[in-house]
Amino acid sequence: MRDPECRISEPALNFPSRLAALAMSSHETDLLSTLKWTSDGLIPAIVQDAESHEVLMMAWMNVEALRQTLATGQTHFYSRSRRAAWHKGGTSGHVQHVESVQIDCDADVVLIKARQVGGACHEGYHSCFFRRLNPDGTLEIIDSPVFEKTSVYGTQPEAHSPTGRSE
Ligand SMILES: N=c1c2ncn([C@@H]3O[C@H](COP(=O)(O)OP(=O)(O)OP(=O)(O)O)[C@@H](O)[C@H]3O)c2ncn1[C@@H]1O[C@H](COP(=O)(O)O)[C@@H](O)[C@H]1O
Ligand SMILES: [Mg+2]
Ligand SMILES: [Zn+2]
Repeated sequence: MRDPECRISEPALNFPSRLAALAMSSHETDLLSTLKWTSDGLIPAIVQDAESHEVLMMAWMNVEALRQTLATGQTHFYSRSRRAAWHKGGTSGHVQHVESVQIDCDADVVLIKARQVGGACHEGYHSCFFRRLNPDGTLEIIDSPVFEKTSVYGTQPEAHSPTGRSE
């Protein structure tokens, strides 16, 4: 039977605080050398909603981004297109509070479970995966926006249309 005293005596630190303790330690050095980085020094990071388990987005991290993620408890990435470090939510306020970090079997993918503020996707959706492929090859929008993208990000040049068709 569980002794309630044991739970009371558990450290009061929550997980993100314990992650911060990992930052700059030898354990962090071990982690960074265990991970298999691409030749460009990147690793793919999948972000999953800690409560609903919905996959929110995928982006790339370099060593500095992973360090910043561990140190601050909020996700940081490296944007290949912008060639710059990227604190998710730095512009929009739609930050991701890290609950846990997992590594896959061969240490070449990072899985982050996080609590999302606002929406993860700069297109205005909770998840970047708001389109489903239908058997006829069309892409169907299967979710509703959770924020109005132009009021959050302004008018940005579009790399693609959310329907997947050039318009
Ligand atoms: N906010 C986002 C954003 N949120 C989620 N994502 C997803 O993250 C993925 C990777 O982002 P990037 O395109 O920057 O990464 P990349 O390294 O160029 O990767 P590729 O697209 O080349 O595969 C995108 O494909 C999106 O699916 C975003 N991609 C870009 N942004 C931009 O980031 C800027 C800052 O936004 P906030 O961080 O929300 O403040 C704004 O200019 C946004 O338009
Ligand atoms: Mg891109
Ligand atoms: Zn997106």
